[in-house]
Amino acid sequence: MVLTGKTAVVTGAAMGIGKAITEILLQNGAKVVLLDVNETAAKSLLEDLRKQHGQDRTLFLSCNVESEEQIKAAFQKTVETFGGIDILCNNAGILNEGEWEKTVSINLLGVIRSTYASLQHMNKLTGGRGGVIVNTASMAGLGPLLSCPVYTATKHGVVGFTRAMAAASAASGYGIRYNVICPSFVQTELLDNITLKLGQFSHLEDATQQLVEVLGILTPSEVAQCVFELVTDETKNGEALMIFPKGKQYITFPSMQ
Ligand SMILES: NC(=O)c1ccc[n+]([C@@H]2O[C@H](COP(=O)([O-])OP(=O)(O)OC[C@H]3O[C@@H](n4cnc5c(N)ncnc54)[C@H](O)[C@@H]3O)[C@@H](O)[C@H]2O)c1
Ligand SMILES: CCCCC[C@H](O)CC\C=C/C=C/C=C/[C@@H](O)[C@@H](O)CCCC(=O)O
Repeated sequence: MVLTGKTAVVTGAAMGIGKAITEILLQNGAKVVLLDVNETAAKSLLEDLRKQHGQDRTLFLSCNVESEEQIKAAFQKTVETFGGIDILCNNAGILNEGEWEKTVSINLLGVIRSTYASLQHMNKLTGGRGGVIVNTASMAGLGPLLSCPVYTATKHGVVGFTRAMAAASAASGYGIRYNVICPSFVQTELLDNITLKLGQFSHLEDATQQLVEVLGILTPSEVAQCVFELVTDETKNGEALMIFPKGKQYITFPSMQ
């Protein structure tokens, strides 16, 4: 996929990995709609991006992925402004084992809400142009992270949902590719105040810290480069790409046949 002239929507775009995804898509010619709840960070980023890429290739819309209504409104505004949606990066996510229902609502249900709301605009069977969706899971979506069981569950859910949507799309003729990234630790604010975020499992912070020492820390840009690969390589559908500082690996799952 050539990105020039394409329209992308990125959730959780104001900071961290979402900001890096936004930047690499803009650098490669796409128009990008930034969705986030952090208006201050988003508007500051938007000002910088417009200085670099011009006034007419970006749009920020305040959108909480916990709200189907806000997601649908954001997608409608995107289509009205840029004519359609070609790329969707469902990236918004939190770590909060104390408020675990909120974690589920954002990390898993938010991805489902956004994916389903995008269908009416992207699905070739309903007048869409087709395209690609890349969801942000985690290495914790491939194996259990003992200090955050609910976060782990949400990310396992994102991996499974993405792979099922990829198969459904291929079988139905939607013309949409679905892929998921599974990064290890990335230097963003998600890793701040970890003790508080682990809630009843904060006593296991040291075990997780040992994992950080083993795996190392990625930069958001390294992760965004992998998203770019999944967006542009039109052979990729149903892929789970594990990303860690020493490299990356496309995951092979057990065959059920
Ligand atoms: N940082 C890591 O170690 C790491 C590793 C693997 C995967 N991830 C995943 O990457 C994604 C991005 O996280 P990050 O590390 O960049 O963290 P971050 O906190 O820097 O950025 C998250 C962004 O999402 C936004 N957001 C939060 N809740 C939202 C909501 N309800 N609706 C819309 N936007 C919302 C925040 O405002 C923020 O801009 C998350 O899904 C996270 O689980 C992070
Ligand atoms: C508390 C920080 C949470 C950060 C969550 C981010 O999504 C980053 C997750 C990064 C790495 C996750 C690793 C998961 C590993 C599992 O596969 C587990 O099986 C590894 C077990 C290792 C061990 O037992 O030593």
